[in-house]
Amino acid sequence: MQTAYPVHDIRRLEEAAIAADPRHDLMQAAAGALAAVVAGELVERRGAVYGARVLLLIGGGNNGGDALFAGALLARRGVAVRALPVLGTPHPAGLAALRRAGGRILEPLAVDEQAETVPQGCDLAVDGVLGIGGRPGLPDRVAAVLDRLNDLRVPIVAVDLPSGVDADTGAVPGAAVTAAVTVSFGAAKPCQLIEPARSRCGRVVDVDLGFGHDDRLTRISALDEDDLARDWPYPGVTSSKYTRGVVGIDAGSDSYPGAGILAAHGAVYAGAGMVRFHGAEESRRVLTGALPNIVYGDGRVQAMLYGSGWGDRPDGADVIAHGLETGLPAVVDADGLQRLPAGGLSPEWLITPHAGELARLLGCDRGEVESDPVGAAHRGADRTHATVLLKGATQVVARPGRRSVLIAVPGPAWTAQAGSGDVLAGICATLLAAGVPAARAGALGASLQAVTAAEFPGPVPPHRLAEHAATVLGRLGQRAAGAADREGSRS
Ligand SMILES: NC(=O)C1=CN([C@@H]2O[C@H](COP(=O)(O)OP(=O)(O)OC[C@H]3O[C@@H](n4cnc5c(N)ncnc54)[C@H](OP(=O)(O)O)[C@@H]3O)[C@@H](O)[C@H]2O)[C@@H](O)CC1
Ligand SMILES: [K+]
Repeated sequence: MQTAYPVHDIRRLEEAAIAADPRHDLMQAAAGALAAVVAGELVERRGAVYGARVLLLIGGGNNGGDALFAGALLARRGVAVRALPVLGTPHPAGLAALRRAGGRILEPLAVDEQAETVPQGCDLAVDGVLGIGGRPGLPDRVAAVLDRLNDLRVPIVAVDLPSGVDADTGAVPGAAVTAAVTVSFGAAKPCQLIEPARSRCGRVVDVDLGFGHDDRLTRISALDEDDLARDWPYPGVTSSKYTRGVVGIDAGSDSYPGAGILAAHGAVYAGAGMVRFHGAEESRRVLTGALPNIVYGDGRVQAMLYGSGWGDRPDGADVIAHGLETGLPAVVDADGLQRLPAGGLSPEWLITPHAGELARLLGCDRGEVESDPVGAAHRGADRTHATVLLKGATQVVARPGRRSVLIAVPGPAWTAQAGSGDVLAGICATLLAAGVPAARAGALGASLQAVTAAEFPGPVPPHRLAEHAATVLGRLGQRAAGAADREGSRS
């Protein structure tokens, strides 16, 4: 699990670290780590540090200061370092250090000439334009320099974060750096975990600056495959179909029978103890042949799924309202999302909108949701009083009244297809039925789907993906058992 903090919390951590040890010079520590990463890249890419040519892009804040001090260290190792001030007034002490070490400061040129300043034969560029003090987007003259570097195929090492991205939301609304490597100081920023900024970071090197922890911080925690393997509710030797969980599925309609079938596939292959299908007649006919283990009619269930493929079902709102009265946890997906009770749901319920559906719930534009998925998921949770799994390039789980969020393991773009959401809803309902709390169920379900999809080289229909999830779970279960054994033999 990797945890990022919003910029205002990183500033608090920074202040606390300085107060705890005023003699610890954070900028020198950052610059030393940055120089070491750049040196490693130079060795990797051209065999040696000595004799390399490095261009520093310098902004007017401490991000540029980091780059200048790192440049000074590199110059002392025989690197030809040139600094190009592109924004504001460069850090004075950093400039002086670079000059003393033999680096050159290029004249900030006129707007249309700046791109020409990029020297031919440059081995690597360091992006010290903007860090956590930056607003998203870069002026045209900086974008022109980046285009030139791109044309010359010069790799960029970003200082703290790629300049131009929105550090807190992960949005990339204008020109921004695309880094080969990002050297991130003190704590991870949300842009390292949220698309599209995440893809701009390249390889991320986290540099420990001795920041402490604080329970008041907002945490943006991204699951990895180890978390998925460890936290999945595998059955034990004493498990029964009831401890594994009985999932009730009320999904599909005569117009959209496939949604019910796909949701049932998701539930069965994610390991439900039993699946009880309450959906449309049309779905039942196919399901009986495809999954003969499904049962029909009323009876005990431990979690419900409502809404996938309902279309304009007239009694949908009543079905959800009745479900809420039972006190059982549930997933509400797709068409069910337009039929939520005015009084809201419960945090034990998981709603699974994509950006368009959440925008409709919030009465805003889809673009607003996509440009700040974490903020939008929070608003969705507060508005509906339910736990929200916002689907998309970055899948975010938010709980009502809480600022911290979970982010699922990222998956390949191929999962964005009709039917994926139905399968995912079935997987999540299975987790609820097994007793997993709603937030974890959303994050684990979305992660399982992503990890499964990553095992296919190209497009795969959602029902095949659901089937393969069972194989992935088997492998993850063995890995978790192995990790637990190793842990046990150590203690
Ligand atoms: N946190 C830590 O523990 C540590 C932090 N450290 C480092 O400090 C960095 C943060 O430094 P920082 O606060 O000086 O801000 P930074 O991002 O350099 O730039 C702000 C300047 O840019 C300007 N500006 C902003 N947006 C703009 C735009 N779109 N277009 C044009 N201009 C824009 C803005 O000017 P304004 O326009 O607001 O007057 C201001 O002058 C951090 O990322 C890390 O690298 C390490 O040294 C040690 C440990
Ligand atoms: K930067």
